[in-house]
Amino acid sequence: MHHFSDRLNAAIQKKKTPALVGLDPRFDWLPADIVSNANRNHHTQAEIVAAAFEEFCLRIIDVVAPLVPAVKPQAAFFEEWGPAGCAALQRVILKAREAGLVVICDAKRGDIGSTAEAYARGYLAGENPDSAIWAADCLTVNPYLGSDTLEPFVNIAIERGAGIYVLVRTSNPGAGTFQDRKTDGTNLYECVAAAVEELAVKTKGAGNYGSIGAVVGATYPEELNQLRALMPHTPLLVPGYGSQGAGAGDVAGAFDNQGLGAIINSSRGINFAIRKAPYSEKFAPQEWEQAVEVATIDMIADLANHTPAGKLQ
Ligand SMILES: O=C(O)c1cc(=O)[nH]c(=O)n1[C@@H]1O[C@H](COP(=O)(O)O)[C@@H](O)[C@H]1O
Repeated sequence: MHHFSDRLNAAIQKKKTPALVGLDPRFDWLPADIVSNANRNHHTQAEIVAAAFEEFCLRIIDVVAPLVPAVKPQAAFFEEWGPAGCAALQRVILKAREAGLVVICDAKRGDIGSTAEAYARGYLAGENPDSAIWAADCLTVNPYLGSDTLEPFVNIAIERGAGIYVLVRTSNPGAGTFQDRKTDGTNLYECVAAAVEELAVKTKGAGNYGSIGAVVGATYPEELNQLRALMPHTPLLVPGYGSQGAGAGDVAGAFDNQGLGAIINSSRGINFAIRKAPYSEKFAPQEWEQAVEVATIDMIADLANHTPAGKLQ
């Protein structure tokens, strides 16, 4: 199957959940055995951190691949460590794809059209992992430079069966400073939403959704409900569940009545489940993978019990 949203929806229906696991490694929080393996086998700080991030993410992938449709590696944590970090990210993406997961690379790229085309060619492998160095199915994209800068991403997404998620209304505390600015009674994020919906319609697959999606934070449920209505053909990537304080009730409005149309991300809440109750009480530190597994299963049940995603079960 070539089309991004159709592939993603098939994966969501197969796994019966819209839960998305973010891969956001932080060195200070890594399990002790992973840190000592990396120290034993590498010498420079960058190589040690990169090797530890890779092992950590690959072990998470092994745990969550049978449970969820997709993962979202956060490029920033890897890029911080230069070439060693980037090589680790590249292998993590490939391994996730080999494990049958849809991979959304979270690098929030965006630039003038001709430069954006290079980003699109580099990241958007789409259906065939061999068609781009970064081998991702999908990329997060910043639309601030204007609609023409989205075009190269759209064209390459269509060609390769890839997707993008455009930042529309983000989850952070300062999201409103620019995104809520009004001109002629319309918020900036509503203008972006209208442009994204147009692209979603243009790229619609066999199902209801386009390959061009939107990032909408779970931490602003009112805006999320409004945007679901404004963008009926736009698949949503919804971050903010868990560590940023949003719960299943806050994301219920992101779905259509079949339980499709949105994927809900949790990064720290899954990656570092072992650091917080109830998992820190149930599991010893070295049992962190069991904590990852149970936290993922709990998130899946929470979404199934409190949102239309329950229809997928
Ligand atoms: O594009 C994103 O995924 C994103 C957009 C947004 O509005 N807010 C947001 O938190 N994110 C990302 O989602 C992840 C959130 O992680 P947790 O808060 O740990 O679940 C980080 O990688 C963020 O960069």
